[in-house]
Amino acid sequence: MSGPTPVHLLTGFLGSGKTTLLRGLLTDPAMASAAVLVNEFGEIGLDHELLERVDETVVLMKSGCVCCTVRGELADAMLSLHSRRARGEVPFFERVVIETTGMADPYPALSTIQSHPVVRSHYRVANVVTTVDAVNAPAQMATRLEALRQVGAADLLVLTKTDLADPDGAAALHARLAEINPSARLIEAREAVAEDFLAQDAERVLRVPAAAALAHHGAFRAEAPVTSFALEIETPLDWTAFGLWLAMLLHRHGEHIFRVKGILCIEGEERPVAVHGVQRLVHAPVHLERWPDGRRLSRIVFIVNGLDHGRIEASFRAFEALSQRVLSRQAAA
Ligand SMILES: Nc1nc2c(ncn2[C@@H]2O[C@H](COP(=O)(O)OP(=O)(O)OP(=O)(O)O)[C@@H](O)[C@H]2O)c(=O)[nH]1
Repeated sequence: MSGPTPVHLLTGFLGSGKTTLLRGLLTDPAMASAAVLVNEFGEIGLDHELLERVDETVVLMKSGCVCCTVRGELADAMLSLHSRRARGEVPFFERVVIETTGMADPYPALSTIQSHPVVRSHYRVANVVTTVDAVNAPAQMATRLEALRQVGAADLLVLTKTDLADPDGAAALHARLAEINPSARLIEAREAVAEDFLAQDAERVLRVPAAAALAHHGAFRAEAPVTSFALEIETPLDWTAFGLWLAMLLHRHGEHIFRVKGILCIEGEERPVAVHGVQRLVHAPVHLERWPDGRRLSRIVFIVNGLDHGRIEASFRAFEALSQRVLSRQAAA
């Protein structure tokens, strides 16, 4: 192919619907020849599994650092994809989508693509697409600078979860987004089609507002560090007990729980079940087609702000023990 390969940077705060949007768009023939780089924060990367497209053109980059998109690793992954395509070792791709971590400031990834001496000769930024969670974004943009920077960098803003949001808040959210980024196009996720995503701006200049220019949009506190941990559970879970525990946890601590994401092994279910929590919102569980790595166990990732990991794990273990007792009593009856 001639000329640098277009890159679409897909960003948006934790749990705002990046993977869901991308999974839908990848089924469109116009996106069939896209390679995907997923940069995920957390001990266990689950997003590539949740995308449900598994081949060599889906690459998971795990980020050890919550705030940055590992510049070196991104450049290495992009250059490796480029040379493997040239050698015919991966299916041909004519564009790349980079899904950033929900905590990422988009600037490091953009500047890597635009300034890295080798990367920029093979790739160019086509556009920045930012998902905005209609339920949680107002609070997130008020306290997290990353959320504002993601909105500020966008060419296209995709509003997700409008089906769950209070319609009375919609006008205020639209006005807020237009104030932060007046030049971005705004569409709703349920109307999004591949053409919206693929719209390109060949003359695109790097447009990420400086932190200082955004400061008046929120009241950013010196927050406790955002950290991640994971639970792996070998015993099949009782769905009712787990759902109750998760709902109680998010109800009590949702303000400090940015994300819960799990692939669960549920008692009596053959297939894995994906479960998602975002702040106080628990989403409907979804069955997945296959077990990651073929291993039948539950894996749950938590991304929290100033919450003690040990306390969450202890609370989960107490619930688990209780539900096991109930299950064995039911089996004995
Ligand atoms: N009802 C509803 N749920 C949505 C919508 N978009 C996303 N979700 C749900 O929101 C949850 C999180 O979606 P993801 O696509 O995993 O979000 P993400 O931005 O990729 O998450 P991270 O990678 O953890 O930052 C899932 O349960 C989705 O099904 C939407 O428009 N409406």
